[in-house]
Amino acid sequence: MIEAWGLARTFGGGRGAVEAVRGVDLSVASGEIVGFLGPNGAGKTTTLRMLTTLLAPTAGSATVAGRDLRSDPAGVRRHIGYVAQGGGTDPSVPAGEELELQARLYGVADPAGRIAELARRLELDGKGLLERPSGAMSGGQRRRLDVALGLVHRPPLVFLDEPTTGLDPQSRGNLWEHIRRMRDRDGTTVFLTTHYLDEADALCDRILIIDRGLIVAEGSPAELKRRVSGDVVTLELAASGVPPEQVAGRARAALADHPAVREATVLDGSLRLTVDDGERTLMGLIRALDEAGVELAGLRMARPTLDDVFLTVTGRSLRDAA
Ligand SMILES: Nc1ncnc2c1ncn2[C@@H]1O[C@H](COP(=O)(O)OP(=O)(O)OP(=O)(O)O)[C@@H](O)[C@H]1O
Repeated sequence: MIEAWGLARTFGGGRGAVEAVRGVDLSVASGEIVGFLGPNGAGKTTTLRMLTTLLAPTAGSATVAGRDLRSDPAGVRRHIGYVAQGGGTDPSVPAGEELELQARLYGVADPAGRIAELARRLELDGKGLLERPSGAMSGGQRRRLDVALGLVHRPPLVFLDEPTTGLDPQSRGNLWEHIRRMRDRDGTTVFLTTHYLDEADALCDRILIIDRGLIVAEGSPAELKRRVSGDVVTLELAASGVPPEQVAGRARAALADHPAVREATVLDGSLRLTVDDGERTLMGLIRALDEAGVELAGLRMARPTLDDVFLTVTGRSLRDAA
């Protein structure tokens, strides 16, 4: 449904040039929900805007929904839906009118029938809701209206830019449900950007992680987490009057040669270890630290998360990188 080769975009020129996207190859199959995950400024929106023909690439090429991005942008536009960050509705215009306008714009046959169908599917059929201007709707209702607008012309592929940013947890869960149904019922392919790890984990069949304009990892959530094999142990170190980096350095030196430790990263005065069989190894690690005179203020052990994947691939936390 999407194939891209070396897609790149640089803004400006000379010394002030910003290489927002630096050569992205990607492939999205029909019926997949693919999440494009990365910290703020990683290049997610720029990639999305290129794939939806809103922004011309400075290099590379792509086919989107079977059409060539460069030679047939109008063809691409007819076959995709695009829901921008923050939506694109006029807050003073009734929701039903927005949908009608969109249906006319795309020459949809039986617009009234299509609008009723979408309103039912996206729970916009509550009493008087379609007569209400989007400015007077709740955040969740407004976002569902944005999605309905992107689906009016029955596109086989829909792009959602940060679909749940700003929504409360219940509305987020509800929107995830609608996105899944969209795929399950109509086979719609969904390409969405997010910087929420839980969203990517819960919703996406496959995840592409972008950092500084390059894709640094890809796979299903489970595959990505398997790349960080073992358990993640985070040791919070007691400061005891010594600079935290110094304590962390000492702790790292004490554990670096331990046979069960695969990787040790210092992060905000704590030491993060990837270890084999955490439960068995833990006592030995604590003993080694004790012998090195390192005091602990706390300790956590967890299965790897997508943030651990990001940290392993880039050496930074997804949250800190933002
Ligand atoms: N029109 C523009 N002119 C100059 N620089 C830009 C422009 N648009 C984006 N950038 C820069 O390109 C980089 C990538 O931005 P982009 O919006 O694609 O990131 P993002 O991953 O979508 O971030 P966010 O999660 O904050 O939306 C950033 O450094 C941004 O400042």
